[in-house]
Amino acid sequence: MAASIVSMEWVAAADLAQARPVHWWALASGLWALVCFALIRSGRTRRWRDPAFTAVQIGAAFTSNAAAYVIAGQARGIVLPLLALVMVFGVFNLSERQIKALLAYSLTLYAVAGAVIQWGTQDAPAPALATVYMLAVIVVLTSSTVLALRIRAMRQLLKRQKQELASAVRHIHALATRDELTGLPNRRYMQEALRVACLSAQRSRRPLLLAQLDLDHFKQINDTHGHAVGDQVLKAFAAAAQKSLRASDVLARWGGEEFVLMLVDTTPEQGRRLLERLRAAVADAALTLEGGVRVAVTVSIGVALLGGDEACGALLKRSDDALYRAKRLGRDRIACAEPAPPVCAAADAAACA
Ligand SMILES: Nc1nc2c(ncn2[C@@H]2O[C@H](COP(=O)(O)OP(=O)(O)OP(=O)(O)O)[C@@H](O)[C@H]2O)c(=O)[nH]1
Repeated sequence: MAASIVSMEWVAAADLAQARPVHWWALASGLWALVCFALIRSGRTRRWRDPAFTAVQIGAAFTSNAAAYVIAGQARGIVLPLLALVMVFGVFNLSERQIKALLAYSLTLYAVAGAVIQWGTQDAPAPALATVYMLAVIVVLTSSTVLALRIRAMRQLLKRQKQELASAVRHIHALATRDELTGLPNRRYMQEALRVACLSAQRSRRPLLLAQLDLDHFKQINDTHGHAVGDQVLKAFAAAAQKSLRASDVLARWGGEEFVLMLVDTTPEQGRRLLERLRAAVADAALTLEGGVRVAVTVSIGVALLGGDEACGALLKRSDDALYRAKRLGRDRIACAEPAPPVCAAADAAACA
């Protein structure tokens, strides 16, 4: 807009157009630009569907341009290159329908402007030149509209591809971190979550419990009812177990019929109560599967409390040892791991002295 005003004032100063209408036009166009600037910068338009009210601004720019075309006298040719720019500003915010509507509006506007010049002014160009001007207006407007539509379509395509890429990344992340059968976090996810949780628990000196859960005689379930029913049992167990957990607890499928449960900020007493509830719930309620098949399942659990300086791998090993003790003692029970040995006991005693 500033470029148009400077150009038009230059034209008036060079006596190529009448000064008075050019000054009024410059004042009106300048005021409109200031109003738009103030509205947008003040944040008043932030809640509008299009805070830059692009369609209105472009419509106004076409109107101002057509008025300049009428009053620019012998210099009216300078208006045409500026016309090419107007539509391009709308590429990012306008819909296809709005772009087409603006093309229709601007063509009508220039038809009216051409008629006003021809029949309402004294400096009308020769009919041949007027026709050339009109043709130039039509070419400039339609080609800038086609360009705007093309850029818009490319932008839409890029936006769609970006969304598809984001959804593919989410899907890949889910595949990499979730167990497909049960929907639980998988072993890879749990290993990382456990590493972070161990460091955090040791830094904050808050208790962290790790439990390993293994369905008892699962092979028999598979052998008796078939692998598909075995799968359903795993899914039903995962869903039932999750119901008795808090949001901060993480239950993961470790592999086969083995699960690992991480209980953050949980004392051994609290953990023991929770695990006992879970064990009893599994034992008491035979899992009802799709098709009404009822399968009785029990679970053995080994649980360990993280030691002050214990490594994650050592914690896993102790809970695993406890699980095998639970199995050896007759299954369907919880076994607690021996406390973590103090750091000095694991290292060279002489070096710790
Ligand atoms: N249906 C199904 N079975 C699985 C899956 N992963 C492992 N299994 C089966 O789980 C069974 C595990 O058998 P075992 O390791 O002998 O353990 P178990 O029969 O539960 O015996 P205990 O653990 O000693 O009580 C095997 O038959 C595996 O084929 C799975 O994703 N789906």
